[in-house]
Amino acid sequence: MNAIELRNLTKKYPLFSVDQISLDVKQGYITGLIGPNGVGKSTLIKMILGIVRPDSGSVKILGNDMPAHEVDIKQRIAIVSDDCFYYEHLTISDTKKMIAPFYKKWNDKKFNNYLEQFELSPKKKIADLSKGMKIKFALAVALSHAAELLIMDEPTSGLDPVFRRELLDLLADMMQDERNTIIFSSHITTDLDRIADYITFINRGKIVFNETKEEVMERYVIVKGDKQLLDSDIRNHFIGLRETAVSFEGLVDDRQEAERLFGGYALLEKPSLEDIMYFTAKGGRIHA
Ligand SMILES: Nc1ncnc2c1ncn2[C@@H]1O[C@H](COP(=O)(O)OP(=O)(O)OP(=O)(O)O)[C@@H](O)[C@H]1O
Repeated sequence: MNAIELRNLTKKYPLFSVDQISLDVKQGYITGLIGPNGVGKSTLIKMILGIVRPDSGSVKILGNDMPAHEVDIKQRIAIVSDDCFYYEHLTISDTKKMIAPFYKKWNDKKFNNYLEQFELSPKKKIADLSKGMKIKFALAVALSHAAELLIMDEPTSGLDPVFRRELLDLLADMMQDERNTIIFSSHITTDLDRIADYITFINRGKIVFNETKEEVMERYVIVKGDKQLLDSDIRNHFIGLRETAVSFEGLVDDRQEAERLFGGYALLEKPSLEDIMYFTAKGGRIHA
């Protein structure tokens, strides 16, 4: 079962487009959405949530079509982002009073416990919250209405390392219920290395891959060696290459092919998600 199904989702801005994206986000897992700056991650998330209207294509969330079933869907999902969707002049406490009645499964006791745990004063105005505090507040709201699908846009970027770890633990807790799903966009790929089951890589408005983290790690390989090994034929096998006067380092998306080409003559290493993102952005090739 898929928590989110996107079909041919397209949005054209004057200088950028998200182009015909089709994507299944598996229910019961954490999916990490990665990609360099400005490749369309937020646009994609905003289209999923109905904040940005797609030019064409369809969005299904928890089995229901958006935007036709938006009100029902919004009961069951939560968004965590530092893009604040609340009234800046209200306090946390007033904001809670305004939003809680909307949710059928709202749990006030849980909400107050999270405020305490996250050290958020109910008297603080939304406008006075730091980026990290906004994330914490959005997370307290998300966890207090029993959301089955948590959509997080760059949730860790404004957070200190201590709370980042705490957040990852909270997410792991939420995943104890196997119906729950999280989609999590981040530049901080080490966070995703730690908790994501699936990785969706988006580059220049297109999906590069959507696979389990294990599949990604098995397929891709970093090759390091002497520059003399490179000729134009060999270069074509690389998604991205970094060269010095004497050596090279590059990413190949077929480990067996790399072993056949370089076996014994170059060093083959397991890449990190950051390596995959870096070389893909550098190489600019779409490799499926
Ligand atoms: N309302 C808009 N009008 C015109 N262009 C837009 C609009 N919103 C976003 N864009 C453009 O779309 C592109 C993708 O932006 P988006 O915010 O989706 O990227 P992103 O992958 O989330 O980036 P980042 O990681 O830096 O947050 C950018 O070039 C941005 O300038």
